[in-house]
This record gives sequence, C-alpha cells and structure tokens, in this order.
Amino acid sequence: MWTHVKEWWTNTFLDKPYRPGTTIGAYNIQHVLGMGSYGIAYLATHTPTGEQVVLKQVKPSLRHTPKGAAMQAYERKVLSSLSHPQFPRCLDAFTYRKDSFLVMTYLSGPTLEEMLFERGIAVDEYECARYMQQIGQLVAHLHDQGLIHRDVRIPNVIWQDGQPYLIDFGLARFIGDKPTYMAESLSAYPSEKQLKREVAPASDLYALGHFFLFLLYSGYSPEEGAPERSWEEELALSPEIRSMIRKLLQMDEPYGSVREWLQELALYLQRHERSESRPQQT
Ligand SMILES: Nc1ncnc2c1ncn2[C@@H]1O[C@H](COP(=O)(O)OP(=O)(O)OP(=O)(O)O)[C@@H](O)[C@H]1O
Repeated sequence: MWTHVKEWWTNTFLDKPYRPGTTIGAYNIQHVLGMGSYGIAYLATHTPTGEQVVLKQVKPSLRHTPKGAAMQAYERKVLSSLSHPQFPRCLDAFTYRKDSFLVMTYLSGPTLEEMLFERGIAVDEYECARYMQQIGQLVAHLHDQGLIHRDVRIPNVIWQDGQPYLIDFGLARFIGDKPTYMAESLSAYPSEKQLKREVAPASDLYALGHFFLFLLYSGYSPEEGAPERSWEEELALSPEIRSMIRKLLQMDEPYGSVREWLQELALYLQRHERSESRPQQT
C-alpha cells in the first residue's frame, strides 16, 4: 500500500510539470511533450529569438538521486557530440531554482507511429525498404561515431519532407561505456532486454528488425476471426526481405554491422527498382 501512496504523491505533487505560459529563464513553456524515464520534456519558446525548442527537466523526484543528474549529463554529452541535421542538437543546459534543464532543437512533424497508426498510412514492401534504408543510414552514422542509440523505435522517428529524424537519445551509449547507471553488466536482465540494451551494434540491428516489421504490418489487414500467426505466416514477403528480417532479429546468422545490412538492402532496392510510389491512405 505504501508503495502506491508514494507513487501517487510523486506523480501528483512532486513531479507535477510546469504549466503552459510559465517563464523559465529565457524560455516560455508551451506544453508538455511527454514524461520519459528521467525527465519531463516540454515544447518551449526561446523568448529572445522566438525559436521553438525542447526543454528536458530532471524529474524533481530524481533530483537528489545519482540517476537523474547522471542521465541528463550523459544525454547532454551524447547530443553535444552530434552535428547532423537529422538528430537534435544540444543548445544549452542550465539550472532554474532547483531544476536542471537540457535544451535541444525541436524537430517538428509526425512520428512514424502517428503516421502509421493515427493517419493510417499503408506502405508496401518496396516502400518500407526505402524507409528502412534512410533510417539505417542514420543509425550507421551513429555507429561510425561509436554511439549506439538503443531505442530505435517508430515513436522515436519523426518524418518530415520525405526524411527521417531520429530523436530520444536518453538511452544512447558510447561503445565501451556501462550499459546502465546501476550495474556493470546486464546479466540480471531477461535475455531479450540484454539484447536490446547491449552497448554494441547488435542491439540497434535487432531494433531495426522490429522496426521493419512494424512498417510492413501497416499494409496488413487480418482476416476476421482468423487465429494469430507468426509474422512469417501473416506477411506475404519476398524471400530477400524475409531473410533480412530473420538476420536482423538474430533468428539466422546476424549481420556484423548496419553497413553490411545496408549493402544487402541496396541490392534489393536495385533489383526491384521502380518509379516513385506514394504511401496510401486507408
Ligand atoms: N528533439 C525533439 N523534437 C521533437 N520532439 C521531441 C524531441 N525530443 C523529445 N520529443 C518528444 O517528447 C516526448 C518525450 O520525450 P523524452 O525524450 O523525454 O522521453 P520518452 O521518449 O517519452 O521516454 P524515454 O526518455 O524514457 O525514452 C517524446 O514523445 C518525443 O516525441
């Protein structure tokens, strides 16, 4: 019972977000974008320039724990190391009263999750492969910098003017760094979580396999009353794409790197090349 009371108190009072219209230093809060593992993200305006930015505040309940400050400091280090237009950039970091804030560029546009599940965009196999090529190139760029994202999922990709933008670097790690703030190894975690959180290219490759399946399922309509089957039975895929997903998901000999997979994907796209096609609204 005490745990429930504590959780209610934390969510209702302690971690209550700032209201829209509040001024925090040079920024004015527009609204909350979401609450993540360590922080509260706001869309805000930088008052002197009118620029829209994202403010990420360490949750007050984590303020005095090593976790909150360390996670924010690490995300700042990661974002500061990047300079690519398709990732957010770190603009500032400051303390207001007792709260620490990280400021980053705001990337506007729908996420792929919103496009697929709210707007009902259906993408066929070839088009999915083209989306995956663009997303894979972003992940390969991170790997070239020694960085593993570890959270490559459809809600973390914003789609704007035909290009993907990868956000949410809260779990990203440089190769060689510890996988968690608490433990040196992941051995206490269930095996799938170990795979997803490994600080190695394999974890992003595995996430890209699931990502691919989410896109492919956008064109799938289940038969009324039919029992659920495996993805290999439900989706009518070409042998090349099926084999690629099996390798990404480590069901077959996995790829050694994202670039190795991208080479195979490029061959598929060349073989099936066709003129511009458009996502269909269902
Ligand atoms: N740079 C950005 N541009 C646009 N939207 C962003 C940006 N960063 C975060 N967001 C949005 O803000 C929301 C909250 O982001 P945040 O990174 O705090 O946490 P999360 O993704 O909800 O969780 P976690 O950090 O635990 O993975 C997300 O839903 C995301 O869509």
